[in-house]
Amino acid sequence: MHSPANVPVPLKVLPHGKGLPLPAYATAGAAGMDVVSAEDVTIAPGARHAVATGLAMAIPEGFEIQVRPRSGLALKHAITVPNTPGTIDSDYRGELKVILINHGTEGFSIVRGDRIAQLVLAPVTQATWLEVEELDETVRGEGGFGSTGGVTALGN
Ligand SMILES: O=c1ccn([C@H]2C[C@H](O)[C@@H](COP(=O)(O)OP(=O)(O)OP(=O)(O)O)O2)c(=O)[nH]1
Ligand SMILES: [Mg+2]
Repeated sequence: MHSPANVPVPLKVLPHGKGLPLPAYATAGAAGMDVVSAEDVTIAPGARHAVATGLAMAIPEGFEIQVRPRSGLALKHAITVPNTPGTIDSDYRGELKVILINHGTEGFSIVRGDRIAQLVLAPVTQATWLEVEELDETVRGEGGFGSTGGVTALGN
């Protein structure tokens, strides 16, 4: 069941690599679509690589796609997305690439068709700037960067 705010949004995509599946939700409630590699590549320890996906798309205006790591790859192989969440703009028509970095101590081999990351479609609201003479007062004020205390629960 989809709530009115959760109607699937169609994404236009060019035909891509033969035999490669489109990014897909692994389960009914998945937030991200698993995206597969279009290439065979080994990422050396400490190295990073922009992995080809073969995907070129047109995201509707008012949305973006976020490229996020898969937690299993992060936990088991120390493979993550250094620019997470990667931003795919609605006006981008090039090939979506997944930047991966290997924080592990062994080379990590990817085979064409392996699920390397996940794509989350998200709404985007653009901002405009309004210059003012002063800002409204708040309890926080200019406090930040730990100003509310350390790791102990509030009220302790
Ligand atoms: O993980 C990513 C991140 C970006 N892109 C593509 C789509 C995105 O629309 C474009 C630009 O991304 P971004 O704005 O993050 O990169 P930039 O370094 O600011 O480049 P640009 O000057 O092209 O905006 O690159 C990817 O394919 N994968
Ligand atoms: Mg940019």
